[in-house]
Parts: sequence; structure tokens; C-alpha cells
Amino acid sequence: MTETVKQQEQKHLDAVVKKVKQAEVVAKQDIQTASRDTKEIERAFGEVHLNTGSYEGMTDTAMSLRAQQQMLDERQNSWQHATQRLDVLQKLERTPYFARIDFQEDGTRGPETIYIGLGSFADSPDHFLVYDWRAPISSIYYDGGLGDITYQTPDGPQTVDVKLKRQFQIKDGVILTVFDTDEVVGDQMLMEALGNSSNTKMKSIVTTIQKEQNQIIRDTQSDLLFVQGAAGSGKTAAVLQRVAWLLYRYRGNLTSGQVVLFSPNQLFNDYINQVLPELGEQNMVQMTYLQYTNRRLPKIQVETLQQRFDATTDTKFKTVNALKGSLAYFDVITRYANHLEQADMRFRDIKFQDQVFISKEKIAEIYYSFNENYHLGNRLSATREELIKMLNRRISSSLHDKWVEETVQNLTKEQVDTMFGDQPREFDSQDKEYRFLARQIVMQAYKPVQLAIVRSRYLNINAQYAHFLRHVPNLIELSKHDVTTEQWQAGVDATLNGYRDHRLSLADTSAYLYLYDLMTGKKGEKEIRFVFIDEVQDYSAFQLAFLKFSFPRARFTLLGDLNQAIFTQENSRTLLGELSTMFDPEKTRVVQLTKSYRSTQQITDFTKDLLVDGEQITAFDRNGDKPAVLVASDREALYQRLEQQLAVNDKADETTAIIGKTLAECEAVADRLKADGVHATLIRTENQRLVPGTLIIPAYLAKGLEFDAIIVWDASKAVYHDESERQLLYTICSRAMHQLTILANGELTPLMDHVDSNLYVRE
Ligand SMILES: Nc1ncnc2c1ncn2[C@@H]1O[C@H](COP(=O)(O)OP(=O)(O)OP(=O)(O)O)[C@@H](O)[C@H]1O
Repeated sequence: MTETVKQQEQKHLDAVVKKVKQAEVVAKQDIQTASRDTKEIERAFGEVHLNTGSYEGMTDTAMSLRAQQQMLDERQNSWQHATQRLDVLQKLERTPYFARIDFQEDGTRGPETIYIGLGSFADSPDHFLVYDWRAPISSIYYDGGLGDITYQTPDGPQTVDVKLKRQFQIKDGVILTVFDTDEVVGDQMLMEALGNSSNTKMKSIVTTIQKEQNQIIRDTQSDLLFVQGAAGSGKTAAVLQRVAWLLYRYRGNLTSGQVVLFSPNQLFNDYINQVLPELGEQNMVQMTYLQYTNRRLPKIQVETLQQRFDATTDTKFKTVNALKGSLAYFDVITRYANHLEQADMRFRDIKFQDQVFISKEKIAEIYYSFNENYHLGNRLSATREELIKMLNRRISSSLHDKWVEETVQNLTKEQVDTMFGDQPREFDSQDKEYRFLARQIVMQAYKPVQLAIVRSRYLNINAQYAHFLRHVPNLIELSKHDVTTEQWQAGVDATLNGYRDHRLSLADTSAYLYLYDLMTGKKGEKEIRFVFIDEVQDYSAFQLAFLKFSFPRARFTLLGDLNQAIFTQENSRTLLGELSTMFDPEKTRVVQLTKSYRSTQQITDFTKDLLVDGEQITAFDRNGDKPAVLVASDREALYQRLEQQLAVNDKADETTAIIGKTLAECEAVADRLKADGVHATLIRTENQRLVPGTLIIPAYLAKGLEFDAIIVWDASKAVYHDESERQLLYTICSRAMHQLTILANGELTPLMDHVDSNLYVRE
């Protein structure tokens, strides 16, 4: 690359930066004007005279308040808009763009040049100095090298002839490197991006998005987009870019509040929460499935991640749990709910002052009095209406009860005033005035009854769920699911006992909520448009069906690695099959990512060999040390080796995570390091933060994270002996970017028996 090209480009860059700075000045002025206006309006708000003396006065006041509110909203919008704009401009000032493309459209005379950056920037309405990486035309940067390339526009596909593809590395307005490439996204740039060390926060990959990732990011057709990819193949990275892309593509019609990401744990949320702000967008709604369900059942303690991990190793209810996670079980509940349209709905008495006010038998009689066209939801609203009518009749007939008359007589003037409020007080007769006051008093007294009716408290969901569980053997052939009647019965008893102590397993919670939604006719959250589920292999088909039901208008993007199923390993392969029955095959797209970007070639080759029948994985060509394995006969030697490795990693500025199988093991390591004066942070729960420095993490919290160096604590036969733990061990090892050390006490896990001994160094 000649110096002159760099100089020419620097000149162009300087000119762009100058204009960005000018635009910043304008944005700052806009912000100031908007906040000044807001203050003005707020002051005027305070001065609106509240005229409630007459109906006309009240209407005038309401109208001027509404007008003020509207103006305030407008100003706040423009304030927000200008602030966001300034934020993007400030980012552009430092790095206005990262690529240049020269291309020619059919039938045009000369090539056109565009620059691509984090956001778009124009110095006049149709003169773009920088194109947003999400603009349709920018796709050609990610999708191909030179020559004819087709990209999608809202009006259909368009083909252009790409003449030049130039990449820049720019820091604080200065071009560091510039190189032309004929590749898709030059390996040199990717290599550099991957060479950086890890951080407690994930970064955006906007400059080096790979072609396959670009397909995922820009998909608009699929109702179900299933991304299957090996550990470290950039699923999470791609999907966060996709959120940013969707917010741009559907701007004006889609807000970040209409996008939900289900993530494996809270720690992971913390890890990824900088990516969208870095891209100039607001974060989507992020939660774990546990949080989603628990939020709806605040009084119940839903089993935590750790309890769930411990429970999966408990084999007693294995087949029962497998059934509860299946689509067949989802269908059973749906059928059971249909059956409730005819019979068996469980009700509670509505009580008033400890007396039965409306009996459950009466409620059942009303509920089943409507014809068969009434489904559960309408049946419930029709019943509610009837009950309210009954309550109103009771109120009317109580107006002359003795206690009511006495209360009315004893009202003070203030009490009367409050009861009248803004009501006109002209009554034709004293009796009418009495009836007005008496009605208010009786209504107040019956308030709890009214609430019980409106909030459907007469439904007995607990009894209903218990009835359902006992009824399951009549609804499904248990033997087809390898469950005996006795096993099922024991499972029911365990669930109900737990429930009495306000505890519920995650599988039961999902079933309980689904049944509740069907009983009450809830149709899910319609305003949510996109749902992302990361680490989908840890979900049961039931949970996915429930989420689909809960977000009926959403398109789903599911990310998974069947090699990493920690909780549901045996079901993970049938999951794809079950998913295909839930979504229209025409609108389903499966994308496979096979290249692993996270780890060095040596680590990827090793982790790949750990799998017996793994999905396809190829390493990205980046070299490092082979994984080291130390087996010692006493713990002391292991601790020494651990501390020695930590010292080496620290010196090389590599962040280390020590991953143990259980929390108990991690605690033991943490105690020992503390006693030896080695600083390390133990992550006990998902609510902690990922702080810089050495971390000690139990395996079930390590999902989705990555670190420069990983030390596997105790990969011995005593700890990892079962075939079902293979995927867990794979997940742990595949967290490492540059260094992997495996320590084992006594005998090495047999899960490593078939790993080619050339792929690691045995110390
Ligand atoms: N196109 C890319 N350019 C630069 N870095 C990338 C790219 N794609 C992925 N990476 C990096 O590779 C690493 C792994 O990516 P990511 O965490 O998205 O993988 P994953 O498939 O979700 O992995 P896992 O299933 O193990 O959680 C991250 O550091 C990410 O930033």
C-alpha cells in the first residue's frame, strides 16, 4: 500500500471528522433548546389554573393540561432524539468508518464510493458521508469479495459490481492501517480482533461480521430462525448484532422494549450488556426463563439454577421429568383445559366477613350454565359478570339494613363531603340522598368481595393443578413415556408436598402457568415482536412451546449448541424434531455455524476430540499452547500447580477462570487460595458481577462466558465419571481462549480416554 493512498484517505477522513464536529455543535444546541423548552412548559404546567367549579371549567382545564402534556412529550422526544444523535456523533468523531466500498450499478457511468461506519452521517439530506453498517447497501461489505454481489433491498434483490474493498483501522481520527482486500472480511482484521484479550464485557463485532453471521443478522423471512453452532462460533455475537440490525430495519415500528432475550443466567446478562449501547442502541429486555416464570409467581420459590443442576443428577424422577418436559405433556394440558369446558373446574367460596357469600357450588352452577360455544376465557368473563350482578343486587337490598342506616346517621360533615366529592349535590328528595350515601357505604364494605370477583380469586388454581396431576394417567399412556403409574404417583406426591412449602420445580412451574393461562383465557404478550433464546439446548420442548404461546406475535431466533446441553442432554437431539412441529416448515430456517472463533486451534482441536459424536467444528487458524493436563495423587500438588499457573497467567496479563463442577468444590478452592494470600473472586450466585481478576466459577454458571485462560479444577474420575457429564466437561473446556489447564486428583476422568494424546501435554 503506497503512502499516498493512506495520505489521501487521511485527508478524506479529516474532512469527514470536521463535518461530524460541526454536526455535534448543532446537536448540542438542539439538546439545550429542548431542555429549555421542557422547563418552560413544566413551569406553565404549574400555572394552569385548576378550574373545577363548573363542568365547562373542568373541560377547559383538562384540555389545556392535555395540550401542555402533548407539547412536553414532543420536546422530550426531540431531547431524546438529539441526545442519541450526539452519542452516535461522538462515536463517529473517533472512528467515523471502518470500510470503503467502490461499486458500479448496472447502467451507470462510473463507480460510486461509500464509507461504512457505526451509524449513518449526511451533511445534506441526500448526501451520505458515512453509511450505517445496517443499511441495505452495507451488506455487500460482509457478503462477498470483489465482482458481482447481490444484496437485499426493501424493493427486492439488487446486484452491483464491487471494484474496491478497503478496510481501515482508525483510532481517534487517525488512520493506523489501511488495506485493500478481495476477501469477504479480511482474515487479517479478524485475526487482530480475535487476538485481543478477554474482558468482563463482550464487545460488538461490527467490523468483522462473517458472511454466515450476516445471514443470521439480516434475516427477515423466518418465524423460526434456528442457529446451531459449536462453542465459540459467534452465535451470541451474531445475535446481538441482529437485535441492533432489527431496531434499525424496523425503526419507528419497533422499540427495544419489544425485543426479549432469554439468557442462561444473570451473570451472562451482565457479560453482554455493553454490546448494544456500543452500537448506539438501547438494550432489549433481558431475562432468564426462571425470572420470567418466577415474576408471575412471587410467593413460590421456583427451583434455582443450582438446585436444578443437582436435581438433574438425581435419577429417581428422571422419566417423570422427561415427560414433563415434552410436547406431549403440553398437549395433555391443552386437552385437559378443553375438558374443563364441560366439567371439573375447581372453585373456592367467595367469603365476606368469614361467612360464605357465594358458594363454590353456586359459582360452578353459573360457570357451567353457558352453552358449549363459550370457551374457558369467555366462560370466566361471563361468570364474572353474573357474580357482579349478584353483588349489585345484594348491595341494593342492603341499603336499609340497620347497620347501614346507623352509619349514615353518624356520618360527620367531612365524611359526607368526601363521599360527595365533585358530584353535584342536588337531590329531588331526602330518600335519594340517603340512597346515594348508603350505596357508597355498602359498596365500600363489599369492596373485598368485588375485588375477589374481579381478580378471579374464586378460581382454585392450586386444587386444579393437583387435580390435573392426578388425572394425567387417564389422559396419556404413561408406559409410552417409560413411566409407571407408581412412579407418576410418587412424582405427584413429591410435587404437592413441595408445593405446600411453597416450592415448585421449573418443569411444574411452566405447566402450572400454562394451565392458569388457559383457565383464565390469557393469550400472551402480543406487543413483543422478537424473542431470542440463547443456549436453547437447555430448554425443554415444553418450555419452548409455552414461550411460543406466551409471545404469540413474536418471531423466534433460537441459538444452541447440541454439544453443550447441560440440563437436558438426552432430549437435545429430539428438540430439533419437536421444534419442527411447532413452527411452519416454510418459515423455518436452520443455520449452521461451524467455525470456532473463541479458542486457539490447539484448544479447539482438543475440545472437539472430547466429544464422541459432536457436531462439526473447525478451528480458526490461530496458534497457542497445547492444553496441559496434570494428574497428581495428592491435592497439595494440585494446589501448587494451580497457584503456579495463576502466576504465569497473571504475568502474561491473561484473565483466568477456575471452573469447578459444583459450588462446594469452588468454595474449597477459594478458601485455600485465600489462606495462601492469592487473590481470586468466588462467584457463588448468578447475581454477582464479573469483576476483573481471577474468578472461581461453578460449571453451571460458566455458560456463554469466555476467558483468556481456564483451569479445570478436578477433572478426576471421582468427579466426572458418567457419560452424561461429557457435554458439561466440553462446555467448561471450551470457555478458554488461549490457555487451558486441566488438573485432576487421583485418576483422570475416563471421559478423556479416547482423546488423542498428541492434542495435549501430559505433565
Ligand atoms: N465475526 C467475528 N469477528 C470477531 N470476533 C468474533 C466474530 N464472531 C465471534 N467472535 C468472537 O468469538 C467469541 C465467541 O463468540 P460467541 O460468544 O458469540 O460464541 P457462541 O457461539 O455464543 O459460544 P458458546 O456457545 O460457547 O457460548 C467472542 O469473543 C466473539 O466476540
